[in-house]
Amino acid sequence: MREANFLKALRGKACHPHPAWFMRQAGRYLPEYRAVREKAGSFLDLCFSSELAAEVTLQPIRRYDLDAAILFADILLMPMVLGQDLAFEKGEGPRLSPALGDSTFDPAAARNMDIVAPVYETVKRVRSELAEDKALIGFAGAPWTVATYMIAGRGVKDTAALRRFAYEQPERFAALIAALEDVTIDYLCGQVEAGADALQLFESWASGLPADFVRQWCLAPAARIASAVKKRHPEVPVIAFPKGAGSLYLDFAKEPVFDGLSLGTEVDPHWAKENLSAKTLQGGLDPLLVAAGGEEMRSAARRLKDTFAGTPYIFNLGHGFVPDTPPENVAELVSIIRE
Ligand SMILES: Cc1c2[nH]c(c1CCC(=O)O)Cc1[nH]c(c(CCC(=O)O)c1C)Cc1[nH]c(c(CCC(=O)O)c1C)Cc1[nH]c(c(C)c1CCC(=O)O)C2
Repeated sequence: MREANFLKALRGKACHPHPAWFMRQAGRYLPEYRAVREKAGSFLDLCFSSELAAEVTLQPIRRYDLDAAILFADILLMPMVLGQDLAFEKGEGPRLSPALGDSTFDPAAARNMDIVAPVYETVKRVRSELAEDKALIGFAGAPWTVATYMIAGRGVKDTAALRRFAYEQPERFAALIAALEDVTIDYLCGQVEAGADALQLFESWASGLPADFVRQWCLAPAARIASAVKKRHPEVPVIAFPKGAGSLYLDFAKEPVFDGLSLGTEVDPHWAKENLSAKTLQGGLDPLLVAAGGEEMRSAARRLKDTFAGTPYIFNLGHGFVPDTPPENVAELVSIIRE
């Protein structure tokens, strides 16, 4: 069995060239994704159709020969498991109802894990079609990030109202985070049992928070989830992505249960290399450089490669591709990574 370079890097081995995958590698910038998405109907229909979700998971691997596929699903499936209705309205982003912030909705009352059974089927299908030297990444949202959507009932521009909810209703907030931890542990174990080779926890909203809040409500829940999953599956590597955590990345780097740390666009790669090298590092390239393309993209990608040369770095972005990214820019980026 040939182990994927992506997994070797997560176990601490420097690879040349750096293994690469991209956040939102399956998505609207790809014409073949848009075609399948149209056939599926809604975005959620696509997430719950194992056959079509497996197809879009594999599309970027076929087109760019990347080192890892990421399961096609969404972090907002966990609120559905906890009993909220989810809808994506065109151009408006996600809507979750009832929103916790303005209802008495109890997230511990009506749990239904059966909703995500099709996702495990997607994992099985993808793993059976993927070459053995390619890895399949499973994922979930970290509890705080998922909670932000559950409390507001939609995406927000900042977390002011959500922190206020946490401070004004601490018991409800703690119960929400605990309920999310519970279902996320089950969900990630289900993905591993179906064939996921590694896991990533997306904490997209670690920015703008007090340090103690990050330690208590971002780091600790993510670490408890990773430990519980590793208790059942000791071999599975886990990457944390505390986007916008700033100097608190240092705390994540000290947490033994994480194997990798994904860097947001704002993290200085040199600082990361000096200070976070206890972990395999991943990411950091501004996705807008790939939307723009040209010399700015080429030179930034080469600098990132050079900074992490000789370390177990995994090439990726600091956040997901934007929908109007030209696919040919992605092809050029991949050829630079492989130079
Ligand atoms: C916050 C968050 C979400 N979802 C996710 C996050 C964490 C990462 C981040 O910060 O971006 C994670 C996610 N969402 C999706 C994936 C699949 C794998 C991949 O990255 O290719 C992953 C890993 C598909 C998706 N999830 C979504 C799309 C676009 C859906 C479409 O086809 O219209 C995709 C491909 C929808 C989504 N999903 C979410 C929002 C706010 C939206 C709407 C915004 C938008 O339209 O871009 C929640």
